[in-house]
Amino acid sequence: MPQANAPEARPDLAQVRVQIDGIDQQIQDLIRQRAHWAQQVGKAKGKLAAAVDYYRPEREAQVLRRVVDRNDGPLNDEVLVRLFREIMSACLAQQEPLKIGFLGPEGTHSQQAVYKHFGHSIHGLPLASIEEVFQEVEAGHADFGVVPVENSTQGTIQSTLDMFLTSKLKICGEVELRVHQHLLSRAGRLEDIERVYAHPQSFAQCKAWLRQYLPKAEKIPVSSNADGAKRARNADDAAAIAGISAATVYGLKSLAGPIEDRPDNTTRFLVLGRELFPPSGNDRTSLLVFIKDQPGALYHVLAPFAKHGLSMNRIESRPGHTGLWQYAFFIDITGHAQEDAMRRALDEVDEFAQEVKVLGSYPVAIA
Ligand SMILES: O=C(O)C(=O)C[C@]1(C(=O)O)C=C[C@@H](O)C=C1
Repeated sequence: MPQANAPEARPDLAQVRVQIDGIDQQIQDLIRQRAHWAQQVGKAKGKLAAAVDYYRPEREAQVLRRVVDRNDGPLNDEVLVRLFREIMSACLAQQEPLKIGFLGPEGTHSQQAVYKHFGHSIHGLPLASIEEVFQEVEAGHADFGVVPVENSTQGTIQSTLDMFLTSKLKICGEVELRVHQHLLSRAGRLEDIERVYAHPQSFAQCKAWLRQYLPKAEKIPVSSNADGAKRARNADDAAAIAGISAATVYGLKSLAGPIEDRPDNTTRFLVLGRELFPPSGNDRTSLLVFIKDQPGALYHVLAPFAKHGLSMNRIESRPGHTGLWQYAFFIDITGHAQEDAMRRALDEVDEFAQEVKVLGSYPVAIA
């Protein structure tokens, strides 16, 4: 009988490695077969004009949800999803890599969101502003764009919402990214830091930490954290707040991190495209609703969703740019615009609203 606390027998390292080598060989063979079948899927879709026509976010979401459902450890869902994302990304890139525009420069959290959603087998296009991301996708220079829309600590990124007032682009995905901030500098001592560069959102996310550890340092707002990291390269007494990937890109060291005040600090990004995709089975619909200036207008717009059993995840009002004190409402509802309940609700909303725009129906973010 083994004793309760008997140490586990130590496995023989050489034998364990033989096992791993055998499994690696099987994995490689399976990946080869998968890549072959992904090519057959490409052929089955017929001769399409460009890589963007092969991309199927609803199918990718279904594949990844199955990965999560099957997972019984030891690796967690996020890690497994990342691995399978990369495999699908590589399979798709056999046609041609997708071109993805994002709020640059290199090393931003937006770039991390791009890799989280599309994998690394893509061609990333770092762009100077959120507006430019919209423009490049509209012009067809990028297949998709990725822009931040809200942060769990700081709230909505209003410049992104406002772009939808005039843009024809569709939302075809969402990405949730845990955002960890670091204090980066070229020298290695916290006590030498007299200036800190960061995007205003990042300053707000790290307010308590800065108050405690760098109360006297000058806080200089910049257009992006990566821009701050670039500036911090020039002096020993300067630092920047940015994600750890900016440290590698700009040759800086992390003096402290993570330094965000809330450990669950998360940013949600939207994936912008030019067309709508079919349901994946667990979707969200984003609407832009202009309401009539009459009593109970907002109530009448929201009631049909409740009546048809659809939950509202978010509502946000913005000046509608259609007249003084006229408002547009950004509303997120669980479900897909092609599903019956949502169709019926939207027909009823149409009767009361001045205008309803379906900005997109897309798979709910996975792991
Ligand atoms: O199933 C498809 O439509 C494919 O093109 C294959 C595949 C995959 O590798 O699983 C690749 C790219 C698509 O975005 C979705 C899935």
